[in-house]
Amino acid sequence: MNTSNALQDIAGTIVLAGAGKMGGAMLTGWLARGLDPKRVVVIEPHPSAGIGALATRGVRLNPSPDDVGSAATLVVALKPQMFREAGPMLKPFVGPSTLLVSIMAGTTISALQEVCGGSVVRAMPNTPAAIGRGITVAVAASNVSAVQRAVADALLRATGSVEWVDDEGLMDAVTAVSGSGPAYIFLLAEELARAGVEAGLPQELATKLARETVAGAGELLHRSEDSSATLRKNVTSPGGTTAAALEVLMGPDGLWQLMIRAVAAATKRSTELAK
Ligand SMILES: NC(=O)C1=CN([C@@H]2O[C@H](COP(=O)(O)OP(=O)(O)OC[C@H]3O[C@@H](n4cnc5c(N)ncnc54)[C@H](O)[C@@H]3O)[C@@H](O)[C@H]2O)C=CC1
Ligand SMILES: O=C(O)[C@@H]1CCC=N1
Repeated sequence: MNTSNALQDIAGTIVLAGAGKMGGAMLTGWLARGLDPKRVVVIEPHPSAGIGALATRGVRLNPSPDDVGSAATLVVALKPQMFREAGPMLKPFVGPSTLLVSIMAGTTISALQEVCGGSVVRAMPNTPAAIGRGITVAVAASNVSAVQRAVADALLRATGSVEWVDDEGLMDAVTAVSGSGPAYIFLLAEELARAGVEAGLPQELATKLARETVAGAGELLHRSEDSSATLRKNVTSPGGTTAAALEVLMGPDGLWQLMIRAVAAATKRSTELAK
């Protein structure tokens, strides 16, 4: 699918509920890829200066639902906890043929259908969406039409790549791996810097080395056709410094065991958010 054409071809009004970090990143991606701002309605009680400024380009900010009517597409980017209270207020935007795209962690298709109705696509993006390098996993309810699915795909693809799954049961683990995953990598940069300071480096230098190493390794992984295991082996000289470090990281109580526990904890939390 040609994304820029697809976004320009999408018909009807798009209502975005919640223009915080993720909703704002998605809106930026849509407008950058040619979506007509006049077709966008944003419901956001605390708009950032950047979101507020979009009014000059024709985005409608917090209009009365009566003036909007039912949307062709409603994208819900509220916190899951907010949705319980705010969800019913979104009902005026949902008609019989409205596509509802939710990016809320843990909020199930059936909960979305119960509160708002519509044809639901549940999706899980991640924050690299802000630079067009996100990855989103999406699952469609059985009443989502092929056209609606293409609309959802175009909107989600505006911030990076998209994987569709058929099994909603995968979404909690998806959230734990790619939704939350960027935080694990940023923590790695923080802890690598702290370990550098422990090893005697000045704070500023350690921070710069850790940041550039994580960013450079990520970029190499992105551009290379090699697997992450091959790229790791390329760094590791037999009997060298990397092998000594990897013996710790890959040993008992190493990164694998920690990652298993971290991903299990995030997966469990995602299932709890559904309740
Ligand atoms: N931050 C992340 O890394 C990711 C977040 N998500 C999901 O995206 C959703 C939003 O998360 P963030 O953007 O991080 O949160 P955020 O707090 O930055 O954005 C939520 C926005 O909703 C607004 N809001 C509050 N009440 C509202 C109402 N009644 N109507 C309309 N808007 C209202 C808030 O003012 C805020 O700007 C969450 O459900 C989260 O699970 C999904 C993937 C990644
Ligand atoms: O922490 C959270 O609940 C959200 C979902 C994935 C990333 N942030």
